[in-house]
Amino acid sequence: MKRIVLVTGANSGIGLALCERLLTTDSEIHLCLACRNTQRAMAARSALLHSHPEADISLLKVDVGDMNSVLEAAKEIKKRYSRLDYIYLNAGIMPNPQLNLKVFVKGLFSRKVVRMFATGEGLLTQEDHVNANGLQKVFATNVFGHFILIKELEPLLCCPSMTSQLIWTSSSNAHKSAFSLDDYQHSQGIESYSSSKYASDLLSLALNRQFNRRGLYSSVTCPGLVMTNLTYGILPSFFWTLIMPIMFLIRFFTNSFTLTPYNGAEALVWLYKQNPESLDPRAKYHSCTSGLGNNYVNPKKMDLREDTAEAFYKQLLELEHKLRQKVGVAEEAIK
Ligand SMILES: NC(=O)C1=CN([C@@H]2O[C@H](COP(=O)(O)OP(=O)(O)OC[C@H]3O[C@@H](n4cnc5c(N)ncnc54)[C@H](OP(=O)(O)O)[C@@H]3O)[C@@H](O)[C@H]2O)C=CC1
Ligand SMILES: CC(C)=CCC[C@@H](C)[C@H]1CC[C@H]2C3=C(CC[C@]12C)[C@@]1(C)CCC(=O)C[C@@H]1CC3
Repeated sequence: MKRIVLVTGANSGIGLALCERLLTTDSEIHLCLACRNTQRAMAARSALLHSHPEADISLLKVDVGDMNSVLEAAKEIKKRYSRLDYIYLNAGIMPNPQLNLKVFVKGLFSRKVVRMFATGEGLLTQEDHVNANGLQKVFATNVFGHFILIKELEPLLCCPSMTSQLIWTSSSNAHKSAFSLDDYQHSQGIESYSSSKYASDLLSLALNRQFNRRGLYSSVTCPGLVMTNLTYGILPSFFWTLIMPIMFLIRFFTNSFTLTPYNGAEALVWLYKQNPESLDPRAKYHSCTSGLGNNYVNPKKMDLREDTAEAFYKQLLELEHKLRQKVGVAEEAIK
């Protein structure tokens, strides 16, 4: 039986490289590219078919930052499939990133220099906004839209006598210090990206507690530092090209400079091949590249508390309930 794999944010960067690698790993899959922009999704499909002419690839339009779009997309998925084997929750944004040069220069001369390069801790701030649903955009895209998608697709993910996997593209930039249960959307702070990634780690832990007994498993990955549209938003591509020799040098000190989307997808592909029951729900699976360019996966324990994960999950359920009522009222008004 063909495995059905849905990837959000599949049209570029790590998502696209993941699709390419999954098709090479397993020719017997149906790949569904879940993207917000149809033209970019069609271009990605063409590129994938160019290297894998026999591949079975479909497109699904979804803006994970927009609750109505997620609900519509989930309806469409339920029409198309009776089960889902994998969902890669990969789409993500880091809007208006600013690099704090002062912290960077100070970090260069501190004992924490390797950690700074590996996690970007304290180096980046973002400017977030409120979206049409009244949610913080980064939270809505990186966390909540995916949460709603999972909730909507529960019947396809929790099927008797089979297991399904949720695989999140989290980050080494997920810091506990950026997240607060009192402001889980991070409307007050300037590290919305870091907060959202920590939130996805918490959510994954809570999902395992909720759904493992029904055959649904969730894991988080970190792709390392990868050159994609997201990083080209931090510094322009010509600058990254200019400092590439330095980055290859840094690779000898930290294995997190994976640099290419192919390398960054290592942990995501590795998880595809694992028995989900053997995975550690508290581990983050890091894609790593050694100084000599060899790829491998390194699981690291996450700094998460079970009670925080449960409290956050409860808050998400409450927010879901509130928004569903709003959407319902709006639909009634249109009728
Ligand atoms: N690059 C890096 O160093 C790291 C990246 N990550 C994470 O990896 C993931 C992939 O990012 P990356 O490949 O780097 O960057 P890209 O910008 O190349 O990819 C992001 C993908 O997400 C899609 N996307 C963004 N917003 C939405 C939305 N509202 N609805 C649907 N799709 C959306 C983008 O679509 P579109 O083309 O239409 O914008 C794009 O396909 C992200 O979650 C990111 O946080 C984690 C650690 C490091
Ligand atoms: C010499 C050199 C490599 C300079 C670049 C300095 C910074 C721009 C980077 C150092 C560590 C990087 C990093 C990220 C972005 C760019 C840096 C801050 C991420 C935050 C990008 C998105 C992620 O999810 C994690 C990355 C961690 C490391």
